[in-house]
Amino acid sequence: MIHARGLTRSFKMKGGPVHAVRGLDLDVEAGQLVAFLGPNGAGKSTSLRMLTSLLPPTSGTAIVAGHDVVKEPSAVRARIGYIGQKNGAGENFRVRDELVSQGRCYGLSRADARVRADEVLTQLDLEPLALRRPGTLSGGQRRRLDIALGLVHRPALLFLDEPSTGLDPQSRANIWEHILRLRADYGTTLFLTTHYLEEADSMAERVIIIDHGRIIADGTATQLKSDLAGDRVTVTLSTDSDAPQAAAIAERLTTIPPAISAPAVSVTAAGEIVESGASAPVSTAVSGAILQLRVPHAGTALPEYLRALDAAGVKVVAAETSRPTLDDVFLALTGRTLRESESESEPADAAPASV
Ligand SMILES: Nc1ncnc2c1ncn2[C@@H]1O[C@H](COP(=O)(O)OP(=O)(O)OP(=O)(O)O)[C@@H](O)[C@H]1O
Repeated sequence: MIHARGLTRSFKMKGGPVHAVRGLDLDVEAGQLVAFLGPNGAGKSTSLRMLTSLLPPTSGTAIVAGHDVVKEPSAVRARIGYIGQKNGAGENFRVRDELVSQGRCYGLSRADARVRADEVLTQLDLEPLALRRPGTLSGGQRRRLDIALGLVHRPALLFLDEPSTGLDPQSRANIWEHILRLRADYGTTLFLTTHYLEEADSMAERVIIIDHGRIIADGTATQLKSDLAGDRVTVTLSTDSDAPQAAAIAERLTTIPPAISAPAVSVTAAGEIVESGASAPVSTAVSGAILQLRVPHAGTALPEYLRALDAAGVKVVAAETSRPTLDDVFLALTGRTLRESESESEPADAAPASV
C-alpha cells in the first residue's frame, strides 16, 4: 500500500537548509495500522505530506495506493484520505452539507454524495449533529467530522496527522474506537502520527519511530520494548551512602549488564533485527538512595540483586519492577526521552524561505 525509497525533503532557510526527512524507506502492507512516532520536528508531518502528494520530495520515490506521488498525484489523492492537524471543515455549511460537498469534490453525483454523506454520518456517530454548523461542535465531534470528510470517497488508505491531539481522554478514546472500527469493518489501512505513546503502544500493530528525519525503530510495540529497552528495576536503599556500593554490585551481576547498549535498529515484519549504526548506552541511574537499573528480565535479575546486596550488608527498604514504555525505547535509542526532545528548540534565526 505504501512503498517509499530514499524519500527526502529539505527546506531552504536563511540560516541554512533544514533536512526535515532524510531517506525514508518504508513498506506498509494493506490493512496495517501503523503509528508514526517522534518528537516535535522529527519529520512526521513532512513525511505524511510527501506520502499524500501534498509536498514534492527533494529526492526519493514513493508509490502510494499503487501510484507514484510525484508523477500521478491525482491518482494518489483519489485513493487515499488525509486528515491533517487542522480542521478540514469550513464554517459555511452544515455538517451534512459539508460531507455532500466533499463527495461532489470527489466527482460523486449529487444523489450519490447524499447517500455517502449519510453513510459516513452513521459510521462516525454524527447523525444527531448533521444539521449543526461545524463551529458549534466540540473538539471531539469536530475531529470525528474531519475523519468523516476523509472517508467520503471510500479510501483504502487513510493518513491521520495527530487525530487525538488536544482532546480530553474520553474524546480520545472515542476517536480511537472509530479508528479501530474502520480497520475491523472495512480493512482500511491506517497510517497515523501521534504524540501519545501509550495510545500507539496499545492500539497500533506496528510502531515506527522517527528522529531527526530518520527512522530509528520499526516493529511491534512489544518487540521494540523487549528488544531495545528492557525492564526497569528500582531499588531504594536505607541510606545514600550505600548507593556507590550498590551500583558496583549491580555491575558484577550476570543477570544485570552494567549498561544495555542499544544500537539503533529496525525490526522487520519477520522479527529480524537490523542494526543501523549509532548506539546509545543506557546506564544504571543513581539518585540519592534510589537506584534504577535496566535489565533484560526483572523477574530473574531482582532476586539475584537483592541476595547480593544482602550478602554485602547493603540494606534495601523498597524494590519494584516495571515494564518498559515506548518512551524507554526512544531513550535507549537516542539517549533522550521523547519529552526532553520535544523541548529542544529550533535555531533562533530559522525563518522559512522558498520551499
Ligand atoms: N515549510 C517549511 N519550511 C521550513 N521548514 C519546515 C517546513 N515544514 C517543516 N519544516 C521543518 O522540518 C522539520 C520537520 O518538521 P515536521 O513538521 O515534519 O515535524 P513533525 O515531526 O511533524 O513535528 P510536530 O510533531 O511538531 O508536528 C522541522 O524542523 C520543521 O521546522
